[in-house]
Formats: sequence, structure tokens, C-alpha cells
Amino acid sequence: MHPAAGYRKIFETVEELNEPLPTEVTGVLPSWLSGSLLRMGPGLFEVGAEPFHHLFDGQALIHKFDLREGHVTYHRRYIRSDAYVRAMAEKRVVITEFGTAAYPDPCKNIFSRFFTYFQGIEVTDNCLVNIYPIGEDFYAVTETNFITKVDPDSLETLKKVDLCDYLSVNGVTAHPHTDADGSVYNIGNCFGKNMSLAYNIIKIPPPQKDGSDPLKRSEVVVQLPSSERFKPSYVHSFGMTENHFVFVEQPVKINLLKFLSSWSLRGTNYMDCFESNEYIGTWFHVATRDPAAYLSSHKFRTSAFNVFHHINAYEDQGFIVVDLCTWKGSDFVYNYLYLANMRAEWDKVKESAMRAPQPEVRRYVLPLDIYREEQGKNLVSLSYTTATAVLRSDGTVWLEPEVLFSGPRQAFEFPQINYSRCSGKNYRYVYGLGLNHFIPDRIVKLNVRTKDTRLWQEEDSYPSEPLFIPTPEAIDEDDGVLLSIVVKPGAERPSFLLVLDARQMTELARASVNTIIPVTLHGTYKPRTP
Ligand SMILES: CCCCCCCCCCCCCCCC(=O)OC/C=C(C)/C=C/C=C(C)/C=C/C1=C(C)CCCC1(C)C
Ligand SMILES: [Fe+2]
Repeated sequence: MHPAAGYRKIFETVEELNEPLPTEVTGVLPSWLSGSLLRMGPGLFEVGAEPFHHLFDGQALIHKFDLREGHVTYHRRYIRSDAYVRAMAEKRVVITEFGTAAYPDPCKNIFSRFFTYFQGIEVTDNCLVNIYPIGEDFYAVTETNFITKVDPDSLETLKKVDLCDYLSVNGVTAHPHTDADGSVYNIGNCFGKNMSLAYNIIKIPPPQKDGSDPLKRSEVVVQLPSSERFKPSYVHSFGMTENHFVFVEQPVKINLLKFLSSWSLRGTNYMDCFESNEYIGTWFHVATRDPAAYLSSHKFRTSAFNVFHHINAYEDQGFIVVDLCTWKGSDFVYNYLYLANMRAEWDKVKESAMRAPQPEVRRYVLPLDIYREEQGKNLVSLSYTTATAVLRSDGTVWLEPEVLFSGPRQAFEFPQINYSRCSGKNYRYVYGLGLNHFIPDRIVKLNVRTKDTRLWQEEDSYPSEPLFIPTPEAIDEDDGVLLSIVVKPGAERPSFLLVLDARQMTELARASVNTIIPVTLHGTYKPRTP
């Protein structure tokens, strides 16, 4: 419970640092842990007198905790995106963000304002969502076609890259998958010629022997059709098994006609273009990886839910097991993430979360071999799950999930697994951020086989997504540490890097720093290379 509303501090503007700050380390850091935790999030929540309204609007701030021989430093810099640079120069919001519209420059005359309105869509490059490597380079990303190359050591902004220069996509998610060979896969909406809609799965090859940019050799590997004309679903992540891609088409839709027609009108933002389809439910799509091909004959359907984060997906005995962090119903969860909601008094925060969709971690199981004569029967024969899949007379397969974790208004979100070992494979553990009425106040470990949970929690403390780093030469799946940035506003040093033993969920060490660190969404750990 949070009567003091200390969580408000993670939604306040901070200044960037000119140089890294020292931290005070308590406990014992594993001697093998040497590298950088890089994380992205919003850091500037207003420009002059103009506030940003939504959690996903603040200007991108890159954070780094650097660990070296038992010492830890903390650094942060604003990304010099066009959105940030122009906002700084003009002292107003110049580029429309997710939930905040940019208004035309009041100093411009009526004719140049007219042309600004009709210039078309100026898509944001505010890369506040995640950072990940492509080949040898690191990119800070949002979900548009713009990604930003950064220097992971100095945190300098290097260059803005337009994915449309290489691929037929209008944007891609901030949650790519990476193969053992370093290939990067992602999914994005594609508004093709004549508004023919599709979801394109792309592949960026591993680092090239000749040192050339792998982006130059990126390609669309498979195209999945949209269930509704002019209304693609919002996609935040996808699943990848050893042999398949899994895409969950949720009933939260982007109304493209609204998007394209209203964009040039004063005051429209991305949030205005979403709508929920109450009736369509949720569709699962499966494609094979090699050769990449859409399995169009299998139509998997289930009731409506929102999904942002896939936990993991794997194949077992002719089935695909898909574990997801879901939110029941079609009402868009992002409607509840306006900063006014997040910064409210605790009673109001709870009140608003009561109206929002309810979270649940679910397992869906998709049979790969489906025969006509099996109509009406449960096709799932995996011994360890209660998830079902029933073939109906119209040829669709109706899925019912097994619930892996559920608690009223207690979400298990921002999931992380032992990715290098378990991605696409049968696994046991997932780690996540516990959201209490949307306020992050716990780190949770969930055993997906037994449904047992273990917690780390501390009074008036607000953690972030826990990243799992395996111990070198690890034997067990949970042999490693979790890294999370925690904000504890009342403490002498109000933020710290928390290092947990992933097995026991007990604290090994913390590196505390004398500054508040605003909310971070996602990030990556970059081990030091000798
Ligand atoms: C860490 C604690 C946070 C506190 C509370 C959070 C609660 C979260 C509950 C649910 C989980 C949601 C996870 C979402 C995570 C996230 O990072 O989302 C950020 C997403 C962003 C910023 C998306 C931006 C997308 C844009 C700008 C898309 C633009 C487009 C369209 C809408 C249509 C046309 C194409 C285009 C331009 C790509
Ligand atoms: Fe995400």
C-alpha cells in the first residue's frame, strides 16, 4: 500500500548528468558481474509550460549502471532525437507524441501554419521504450520506423535511422527476438499499396564478415494478413519457437482512416487513433520459420484480451505453448496510463485501476496437426496443462487458457526469462515486475510449472523490469542474478541498482545513488568484453 504516494517521483522530470555519479555499494557483488545495465524511459515530462500527458510521451532518457571490479557508477543522457532537439530549440512540443499533440508554432504566419498542417505525418523518433543490439551497434527504439543508434559507453546519440529505407514496414515493436547466431527478428505493421494491410515479420542478419551494416541486408521473411480492412491490431511483441513465429492479433485496433485523415488536424495524437473491437475476440496466427510461410489453414480464436508482452513460446509434442501477460477484455490498457492517473493520490490510483482490464498470466496451447474428424473434442493432450483447443464446425479452433498467475489488480508484467538458454524452449521460470493497481512495487519470480511465486519487496520502493543475467557456467535455469533499478524516494540515496540472487530472490547487493531515477520501461545488459 502506498498512502504517501512516493511513486509520483518516478514520473517527474530530471536533468541529465555531465558525467557518471559514484554509487555506494552495500552487500557483495558477484565477481563475474562486469558490464553495463542500459535502460530506456521517459525523463522530460514537460517542455517549458507544455506538459506531456501520457506515460509514453516523455522524452527518451538513456540510463547506465556500469559495474567493474566491485565498483558501480550511474550515468544518464537525453537522446538527441529530433523530437528532443526541436523541443529544446523551440521551447514547446514540436513533434506529436503518443498521447500529446504538438501544436503549430504560434509565431508562424497563417500561410506557413496552413502548410505545416498539411505537410503530413511527422512521426516521432522519441525512442523511450527499449535499447538492443543489432550487429555490433546499439539502438534505442520506440515502435515507429525510426530507431536511434547510440554509443553504449558515452551514451551519446550517434544517428537516426529510418527503417523504411531498408524494409517495407511502418514501424516495428521494441521487442525483437535474437537467434543464437545474432539474427534479429521483429514484427511490424505494413500499410501497403491500396491500403492492403499486413503484419510483416522481418529479419536482420547477424554481424557481417565484411563489417558492413546488417541493416542493409534486412528483409521481410513472412507476411501475415490483417483480420480487418483499414484496422490493423496494435502489436507490442510476438513469439518465436524453434520452428515457428506466433503472432497474437488483439482486439485493440489502429483505425487507419482516422490516423491518416485526422493527423493533420489540430490536436490529434496516436492515442486518438486506437479503438477496441468488442466482438472480434483475439486471433492467434502461426507461421513456419524455415521456409518462412504463413499457416493460413489454422484459425485459432479466443475471447478478447489485451496483450503487450509475450513471455515465451515453445513446441512440445506437436503443440505450440504460448505464455502471455494478458489483460482481460478489449478496453485498451493504455487508456489508464495517463500521467494524471499515475501521479494521483493512492485512493484515486486504485479507483482508476478498478475500472481497467484485469491482468492475468495465461498459457495457450495450439495444436499443429488438426484433423476434421476431431470436431468438438479437446485437441490438447499435453499432460501438464489444462489449456484446451477445440475444433469447431466452421473450421476454427477455439482456445481456452490455463491461468498461470492471477491476483486482483496485481499484474505480473515486464516479463523476463533466462533468454539465452530458454527462449523458444520448454522452461520453468519467468521473472516480472509486480504492478499494484499499475504502480510497480514488487519483483516476482513465477515457476510456470508449479505456479509457485517468490517475491522481493521493500517499503516505499518502486522497482523496474528485472533483467536476468546467467552465472557463467550455470547449471540450473535460475542460476544467475536479477538487475533492477529501484527508486526509494525517502532514502538518503533515493535510487539504487538492486542485484538479486534469482534462485532465492534475496538481495546480494545494492549500489545506491544520490538522485531520483524516473521510471524505465525496458533495457539490456551489455557484458564487458575483454
Ligand atoms: C515500469 C512501470 C511502469 C508503470 C506502469 C505501467 C503499466 C503497464 C501496464 C501494461 C503493460 C504495458 C507495457 C507497455 C510497455 C511500453 O513500453 O509501451 C510503450 C509503447 C510506446 C511508446 C508505443 C509507441 C507507439 C507508436 C508511437 C506507434 C505509432 C504508430 C501508430 C499508432 C499507427 C501508425 C503507425 C505508427 C506510426 C507506427
Ligand atoms: Fe514492452
